Amino acid sequence: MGFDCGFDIHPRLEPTAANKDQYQRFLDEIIREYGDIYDERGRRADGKVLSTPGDAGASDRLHIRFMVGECPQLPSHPNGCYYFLRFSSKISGSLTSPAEPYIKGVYKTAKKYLGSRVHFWHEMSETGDERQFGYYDWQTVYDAEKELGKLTYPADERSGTSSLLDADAGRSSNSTQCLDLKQDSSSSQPATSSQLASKNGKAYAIMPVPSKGQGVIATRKIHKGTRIISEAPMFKVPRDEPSIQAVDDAIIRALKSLDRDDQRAFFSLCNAYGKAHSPFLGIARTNVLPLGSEAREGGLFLEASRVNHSCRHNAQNTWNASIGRLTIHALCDIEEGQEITISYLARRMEHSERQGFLKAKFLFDCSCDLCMLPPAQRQESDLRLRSIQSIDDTIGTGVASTPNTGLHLVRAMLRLLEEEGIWDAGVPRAYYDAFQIAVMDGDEARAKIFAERAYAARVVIEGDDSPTAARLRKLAERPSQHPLYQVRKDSPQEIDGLEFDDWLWRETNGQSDRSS
Ligand SMILES: C[S@@+](CC[C@H](N)C(=O)[O-])C[C@H]1O[C@@H](n2cnc3c(N)ncnc32)[C@H](O)[C@@H]1O
Repeated sequence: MGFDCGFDIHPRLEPTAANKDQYQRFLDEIIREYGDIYDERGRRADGKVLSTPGDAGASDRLHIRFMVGECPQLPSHPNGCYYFLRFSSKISGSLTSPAEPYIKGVYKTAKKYLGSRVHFWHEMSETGDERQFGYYDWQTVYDAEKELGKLTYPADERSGTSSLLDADAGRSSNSTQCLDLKQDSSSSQPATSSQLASKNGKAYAIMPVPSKGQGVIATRKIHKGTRIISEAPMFKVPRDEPSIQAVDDAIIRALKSLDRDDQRAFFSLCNAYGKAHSPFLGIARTNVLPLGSEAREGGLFLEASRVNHSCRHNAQNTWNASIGRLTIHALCDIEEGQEITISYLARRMEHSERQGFLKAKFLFDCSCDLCMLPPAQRQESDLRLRSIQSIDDTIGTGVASTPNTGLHLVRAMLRLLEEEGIWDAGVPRAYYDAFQIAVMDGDEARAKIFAERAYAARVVIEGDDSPTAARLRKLAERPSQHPLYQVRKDSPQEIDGLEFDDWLWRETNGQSDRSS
């Protein structure tokens, strides 16, 4: 939790010539006022407060961003004035507190140029308490951001060198044309994520998410199993290295080998640790993603590292060694406008353990759907998670006394995973457990089906080019290739006449089949 602070523009600034002119004056003053301000509590390592499209290496041409708190932002060009609905940030907490004076300062300037349509939130708070509310719901604000992402500005068409912040860029152009112009695909200017979303077919945009800094939002419906992100690491960082100095040195070495744009991009990543570490280590610890469960290195990514956490995540990150890239796949259908989330947890954890882990390692209090369940439902969820863990342990240690018991446990675990809304790697792992039980029992018919299911579930979360998926495909074709395979004991004819699922899981009318 925490308090937000901000102002809304209502009614919206229609993109008339007069409004655009006024908006440009507003921008000019913001840049004059804040362009040379440095704040050591800010988000950038060099402390510079304003991030503008004119900055070399700027990855966002659509916004002027204040690199404090949750990075409140404004459309960087007068043609985008209609989409300027809100300027805000969370302001409580060590990472977000520096934002408040800037928001108040920008509010004053906005009031000066945009007048009575500028409303600081406390003017709208009916209750008088510290929770403040804007004119718009967040969905309207996100929708406006999305629409802004579809706009192109005159500078995009002209050359790869002009800055959007040229005072003349907006004024000298034919404004009615500008709104309709599509971006020149040969432009050498970097595009924002949202521009790329439409240009390169990406299904997401990186944008501010309340109380989380930046995040990744679906810009269209994404179907289960879709590869949303496939990204090579900017560089790798040692994991489990006890010497902080050694990690710092490794990052500095890696940074030196990057060009200036990539170095700046690194420093624009979130640093949850503030002054607790050097900026190198702080950024790395906040953003590094594992390159495989056994890997001794993690990777830093410009886009994948922007994906926030949810304990009920809708996407899965995996290191795909076959293509040397980190992939993020949709675990379920994700609707347009929904945030794409992964899990930062190293294993399944109950509520209080999750909260403690996320606070200690990533310095935030998780308020995802699962963590916000009413206490009774949260207890039920914890109970299911405990049961899943206990079954997993039992199967993992080979304690299941017979193949029947083993399969029944796996089936129970799959049901619990489904009830809990978990579609992650636990699903293919469970099918693989069932496969192993069948293989060790010489049961080729069931082994084949379980391997097929493990393969299909693995493809959803990793794609069919992952090494694990490839191995499962081979096992599904010939289960007997597995080293644990034994000569079969029961004949496939035994399946005749039985319900398929009951046969598969060795259950008859819900009772154990005790034939073996
Ligand atoms: C890898 S970064 C994710 C991207 C980041 N939000 C940004 O602005 O670039 C991890 C940091 O994001 C924030 N974060 C991630 N998930 C969050 C969540 N569910 N709630 C609040 N903050 C979150 C925390 O500050 C965390 O340390």
